[in-house]
Amino acid sequence: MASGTALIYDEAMTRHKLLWNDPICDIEVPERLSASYEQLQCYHLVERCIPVPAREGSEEEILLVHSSEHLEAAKSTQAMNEEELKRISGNYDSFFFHPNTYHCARLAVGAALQLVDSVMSGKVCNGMALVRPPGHHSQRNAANGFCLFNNVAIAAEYAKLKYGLQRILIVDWDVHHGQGTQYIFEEDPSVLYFSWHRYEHQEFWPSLKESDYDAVGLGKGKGFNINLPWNKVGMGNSDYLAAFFHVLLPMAFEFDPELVLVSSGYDSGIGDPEGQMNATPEVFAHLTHFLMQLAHGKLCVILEGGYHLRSLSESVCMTVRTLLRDPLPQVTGEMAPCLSAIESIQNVRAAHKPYWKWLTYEDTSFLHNLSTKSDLVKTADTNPCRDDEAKITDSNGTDRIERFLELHMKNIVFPVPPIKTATTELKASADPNTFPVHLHVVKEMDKNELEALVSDFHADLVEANKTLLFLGSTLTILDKILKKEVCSGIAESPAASASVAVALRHSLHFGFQRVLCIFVGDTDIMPSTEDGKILIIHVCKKEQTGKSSSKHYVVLNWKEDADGNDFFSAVLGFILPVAYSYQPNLIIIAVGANRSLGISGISLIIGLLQGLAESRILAVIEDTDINLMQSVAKALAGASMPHFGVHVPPTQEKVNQIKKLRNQLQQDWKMLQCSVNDGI
Ligand SMILES: CC(O)(O)CCCCCNCCCN
Ligand SMILES: [Zn+2]
Repeated sequence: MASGTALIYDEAMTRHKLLWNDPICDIEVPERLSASYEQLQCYHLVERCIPVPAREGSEEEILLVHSSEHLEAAKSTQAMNEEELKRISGNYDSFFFHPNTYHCARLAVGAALQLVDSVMSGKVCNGMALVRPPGHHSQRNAANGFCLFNNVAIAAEYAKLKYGLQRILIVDWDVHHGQGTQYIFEEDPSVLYFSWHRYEHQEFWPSLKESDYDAVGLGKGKGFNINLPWNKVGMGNSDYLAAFFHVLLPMAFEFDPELVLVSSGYDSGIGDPEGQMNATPEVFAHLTHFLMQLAHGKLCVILEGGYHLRSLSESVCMTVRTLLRDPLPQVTGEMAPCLSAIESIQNVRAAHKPYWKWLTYEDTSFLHNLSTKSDLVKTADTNPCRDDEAKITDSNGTDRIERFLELHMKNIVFPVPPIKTATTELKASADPNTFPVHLHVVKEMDKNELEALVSDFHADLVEANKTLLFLGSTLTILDKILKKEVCSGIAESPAASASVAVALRHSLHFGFQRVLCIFVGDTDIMPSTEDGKILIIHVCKKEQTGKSSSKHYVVLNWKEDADGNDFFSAVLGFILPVAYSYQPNLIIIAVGANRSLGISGISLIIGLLQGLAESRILAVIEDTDINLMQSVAKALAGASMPHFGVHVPPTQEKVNQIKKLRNQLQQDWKMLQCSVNDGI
């Protein structure tokens, strides 16, 4: 399993610059690249990456996407004087040429291809390329929106050709619609393109009808183009996370890509003059983390936009830190998407319903059927999504943004230690090569220390001291996590329920305010959760007699489908949104007897929840299936997810159960909201 993160940066790409006065293009400055790189150095992140040199993309590689006319026109600009450069620039919407532009654009293409080669060859697991000029607006025959060659589109075509890939996901989180990329792949089912973008009912540039949610792709490509328009500014962290939980991730997991490319624009971040959004840098760590659970972690992040230098730089650093598998900082802000975001999410889900199995089973309907979309345009009020925060991003607020970000980044807690997983004597740990990840083996707590710990406030939970012994490994590991000596840990236990009960009480006694416990399998002990300090999600086979779900105790009846993993939609559409709404300080994943989930379902939960609680996860495993232990160890150690095997959609009755729970709990856990029809 490959490891390591590539970083591609070449100072030569700073030599493309605007030579005349143009208020539209003057934000695309060389300092975007140098400031980002300097911030990476400042956080000592450059030295932790594997440096990979840029190279010039060849003409042949550029012709994978662009016409020879476009290539020749671009090439001819190298010898032009300023007046000629200005004239040819006028042929395009929002583009400027400099004598170095052509060379820089070839380096940007080559950097993207170098990144693809580094990942596909296994030299690294993932990486980031800091490039300019950007690419996602450029089209077969035209430069557009600061873009000359479509770096990411060429990278996708290159990967298909050289590595025979058949499923590539492009995630475009830049705040502008990458119409160039859409045009290039709209009939191509081998490339799934997802873009969210400021739209304001077609008011915002490039103001295209085909940027709306109903542009789902053409011909064989239908269903493989996903547009999520933001019809208001001021979108924040919870809106972006909801878009991933309820739109992108279910489709991405069903698509099961072999490689993930990110058109990584940070103008969707707070303070950006173009985006006017409110999402803060740490949200990009979470978005990156989710994408690392796909394609065995093969992820290439390629820079697009981002025009507020400090916001851009901090977001770039958050991305690289996550690629390096550092634990994620807690995401800030109220976990509740705004109404406009939910409307857009609902509409894009409805538009894609005919093309995706997981959606076919979900209950989704258009907010307004297409004929009345014009009403939406009339009713569009231009107020930002959240008035209060939006003030931070008013135009003359640049210095206020600096101050805001200065303070915000100071308050961000970077978890220590970097992901380290502890375990006590696991049967299998004797054989290191069965545990492909480094496990930090800790010695058991000694008996009298244990007795002291247990007797003073767990006595009621522990019968005769026969149960005392197995408590040891759970409490030993938990203590290491609570004391931040390790990030996560695995404890074996012959009675998961009892271990979990003691671990929960111990954590609260230690002072944790919110502990999320996901219990898979049958259990009888369920500690009281009424004070909200514990949230239990109990995944079990059979109906729990007399236990109906409530805000802090959710019962999920799930018997996994025999021939495949149908648990995706429960994790992505339910467990993840509830967990992010709750914002736990500690997560306990317990696997009891007769677990009703496959190993991949359990690994998926761990992999996706690892962004929470600063990656503090305690796994308590009763089922000593060696494959389970191995998968849990890999997931906890941040190794990328195992292959999930065939993806089967859940049965209608399972979906109905999720829908019922979502309706019951979406007022409490607002990240569950994905449609306005349910009378929010
Ligand atoms: C890579 C990127 O998506 O960030 C480029 C954005 C270009 C914005 C052009 N604005 C033109 C406004 C015309 N009234
Ligand atoms: Zn942009």
